[in-house]
Amino acid sequence: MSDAVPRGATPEPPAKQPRLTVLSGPSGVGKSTVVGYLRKVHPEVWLSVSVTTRKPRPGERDGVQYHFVDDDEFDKLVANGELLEWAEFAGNRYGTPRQAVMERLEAGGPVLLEIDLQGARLVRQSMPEARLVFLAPPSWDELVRRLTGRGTESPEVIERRLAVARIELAAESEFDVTLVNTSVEDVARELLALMRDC
Ligand SMILES: Nc1ncnc2c1ncn2[C@@H]1O[C@H](COP(=O)(O)OP(=O)(O)OP(=O)(O)O)[C@@H](O)[C@H]1O
Ligand SMILES: Nc1nc2c(ncn2[C@@H]2O[C@H](COP(=O)(O)O)[C@@H](O)[C@H]2O)c(=O)[nH]1
Repeated sequence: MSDAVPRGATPEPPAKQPRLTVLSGPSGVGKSTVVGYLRKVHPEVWLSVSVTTRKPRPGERDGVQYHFVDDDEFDKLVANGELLEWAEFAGNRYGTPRQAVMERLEAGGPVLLEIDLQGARLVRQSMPEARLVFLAPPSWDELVRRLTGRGTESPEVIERRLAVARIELAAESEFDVTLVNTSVEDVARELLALMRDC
């Protein structure tokens, strides 16, 4: 059968590819805050829940912010190829469960990952069609204020995360888009528009 469009008929627009959007940026810039706000306003936004060896912070629940696992469990996930990507970040390991993401993409739904720079680079290699979004702070001082003000990390861990932040900020040009987190509402709106533009 011919695929030609009959004369006079309006051609169908090409089917849009389900898009994988990766949100990265230095620790404390506000990634979780932006994603949390976005999902409150748009509960249909699908976010991958990562696996981590980090201990839960007060208020964090297993299966909600993260799947919290021990080192042995994480080793098994890696060995069994169950992680789409994983990285060590400031002394803990974090990874994206492969199956849930692939099922969602195969079902035609957009996917959002909130992961670090190393993970973003791995996703770029394995899924070059992914859109990489960098969340930047309005200034270095504001980043330090936010990370310190969150009050969830010891001074040593804050120093460690800020050292990584300098490396992450230097990698901004590797990303497709930069959003500056001055206003949570504005950034959430811009991120949603990017996710829908696929
Ligand atoms: N636009 C903003 N203006 C002022 N404060 C903000 C803004 N966005 C986030 N914050 C605050 O900054 C702190 C860090 O935010 P958040 O925990 O979301 O960062 P993160 O990027 O997810 O960090 P991490 O990578 O360490 O998990 C929080 O206390 C949050 O309330
Ligand atoms: N490479 C990955 N990085 C991840 C993943 N999930 C979260 N993260 C990133 O880790 C740091 C620290 O997170 P925190 O919750 O301890 O503050 C931050 O940059 C997250 O985006 C993942 O699955 N893979």
